[in-house]
Amino acid sequence: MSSPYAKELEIAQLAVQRAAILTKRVFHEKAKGTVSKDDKSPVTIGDFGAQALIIAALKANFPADEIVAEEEAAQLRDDAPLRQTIWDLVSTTQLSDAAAESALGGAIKDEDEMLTMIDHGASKGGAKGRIWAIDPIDGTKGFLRGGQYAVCLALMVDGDVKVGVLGCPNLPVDDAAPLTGSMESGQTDEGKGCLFSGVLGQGATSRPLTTGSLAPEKKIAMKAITDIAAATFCESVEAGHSAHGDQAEIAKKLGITNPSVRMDSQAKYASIARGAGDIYLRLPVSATYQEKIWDHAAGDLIVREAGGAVTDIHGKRLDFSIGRTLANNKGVVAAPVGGHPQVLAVVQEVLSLK
Ligand SMILES: Nc1ncnc2c1ncn2[C@@H]1O[C@H](COP(=O)(O)O)[C@@H](OP(=O)(O)O)[C@H]1O
Ligand SMILES: [Mg+2]
Ligand SMILES: [Mg+2]
Ligand SMILES: [Mg+2]
Repeated sequence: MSSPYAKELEIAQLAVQRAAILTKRVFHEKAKGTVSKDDKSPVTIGDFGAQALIIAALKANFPADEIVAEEEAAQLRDDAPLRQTIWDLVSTTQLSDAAAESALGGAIKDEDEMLTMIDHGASKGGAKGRIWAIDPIDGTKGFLRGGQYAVCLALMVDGDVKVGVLGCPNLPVDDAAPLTGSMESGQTDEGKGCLFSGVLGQGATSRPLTTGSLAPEKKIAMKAITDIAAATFCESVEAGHSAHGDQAEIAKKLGITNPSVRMDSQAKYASIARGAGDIYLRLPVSATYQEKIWDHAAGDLIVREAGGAVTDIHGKRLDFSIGRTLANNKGVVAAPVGGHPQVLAVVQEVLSLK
């Protein structure tokens, strides 16, 4: 008998791998087609195209499942040139392996169907049933500057994350490679591109990202912390996404002297899960911002399955069961299980929560 969620894992990995072909094409071949969303954050033709391809694969394989995805098609409905550019990409992006491509259920028919697919991601989320969370490009700002970004997909069942997949085209294949925040644009893709997965109770893995069938996988595990002062911690590049000042103070109180590694996207979760870094801190900058479930679902599971603990600043597990946002949580503190209590204590001391 196959393990629980074997099919979901297989389809999710292939869908992320196919979407990453599209995002890499956008990066290398095209003007990125950046447009501004209502909240002034950037979105590119890559975000829309990747979301359409992932949702098409999910709809073909799991038609009854709900989907929470970051982007919506409204802007494309009244912008024919933008829509056409995305369609050109979506209609010509395939896995190079015919069996893998056919497992994803075949091509999207036309532009209209592409818009419909994108809008299938409008579920409100919640605590009941099977719901996928998609971030087609997480770290859009990193993507645009040639830094880290991630194609993110997770399956929640009754509010609990069961399967998580992160495609990180710009992370080194080598799990042991030293952690650096940015990859200069213009560098080659050689040695880069990693697909991370986790299934609840089954551990976490990494494998090279390919353009066809899945490459062989390796188990990954966080580094056990023996001396927290020797830890490496990761944080967002964007100062508007987490509180760099508080994070620096926490690191200092923990005796950490290594400079923080700043990288965009859930590549931070993947990097600590594979033991390339140790701690990920995302302390709130604003009292009102609610973290989005698609920015955390896959990374949360992969880190926990690799031997980590992930909580908010109050020490609560991230709660994916209340809708499209983590409305019951504030910030993120991720560290190896053994070191997490010590890190959390200092987080709370610095934020005056105790
Ligand atoms: N004020 C804020 N606080 C925290 N996260 C924010 C934020 N504004 C936007 N974000 C989220 O930060 C994500 C990127 O995280 P990071 O800084 O770790 O790369 C963005 O994802 P997208 O790039 O998918 O839009 C966006 O959802
Ligand atoms: Mg965005
Ligand atoms: Mg995101
Ligand atoms: Mg995004």
